[in-house]
Amino acid sequence: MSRIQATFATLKSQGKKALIPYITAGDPHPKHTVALMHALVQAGSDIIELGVPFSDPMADGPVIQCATERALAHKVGLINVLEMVREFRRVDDRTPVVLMGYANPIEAMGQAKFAERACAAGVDGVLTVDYPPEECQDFVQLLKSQQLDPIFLLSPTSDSSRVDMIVHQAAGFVYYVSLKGVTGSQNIDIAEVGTRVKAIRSRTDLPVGVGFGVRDAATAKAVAEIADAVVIGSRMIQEIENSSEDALLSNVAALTQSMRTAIDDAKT
Ligand SMILES: O=P(O)(O)OC[C@@H](O)[C@@H](O)c1c[nH]c2ccccc12
Repeated sequence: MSRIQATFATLKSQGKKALIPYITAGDPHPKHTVALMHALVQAGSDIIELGVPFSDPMADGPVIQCATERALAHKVGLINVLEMVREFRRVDDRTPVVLMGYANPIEAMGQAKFAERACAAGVDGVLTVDYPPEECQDFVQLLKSQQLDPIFLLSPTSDSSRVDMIVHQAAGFVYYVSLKGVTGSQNIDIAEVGTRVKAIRSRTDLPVGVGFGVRDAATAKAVAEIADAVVIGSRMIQEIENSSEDALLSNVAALTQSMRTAIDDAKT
């Protein structure tokens, strides 16, 4: 059983939903990333989505674009991110880490080499925004051969045949993007998301996570009532951006705890 599967199985047996914070590796400075990951776990996160900085992050809104720029200013690339995961794993052998990123850095390293190195570093899942699921069967096989779960995005525009094609390749969980737009958007329509998540569930047994537009505790709670996992990105990044170095870990922990409490309050 993969770490991601084990995490969802444990949560299910406890009647709980997963909290998945997103942070960009190397933001605000590479020296903070591993400490931030541990702080996120201690404050109640179940899985960490770790962004690989890339110069052209086309699915990201301004908040995460700026985080990417801060990380790139410190020259953080894929190799450094894998090193951070390796360091995190020396202390935490339980919490799954999903790498979120774009195809280009993976292509530069080579898909096979990437899969090997990611597995060796202790990565659990890989979400690549711009590999179309129709065209990445080989990559999916490479990931699976290294016990890495391919995480795919489903969106409001995915029709049922596309959902079927994607869940067939996916492992660990699937990520439903709550709205048409970029990360950090607002105005998530909970009723609409609920309908879509139900439709996805009727086609797969994989857990369904929901992200894009979860910025406050009330929304996190509402999403936890309809999905298996709640992803929180831009709001986390804003907390990082607005914190002094001294308050960084405690502020991020406080935000995480408030989201954890809200998610545990959800009626499921
Ligand atoms: O920032 P938001 O609106 O909370 O959405 C989550 C998101 O940030 C995170 O999962 C993510 C960051 N970059 C992405 C690119 C594509 C899909 C997902 C992501």
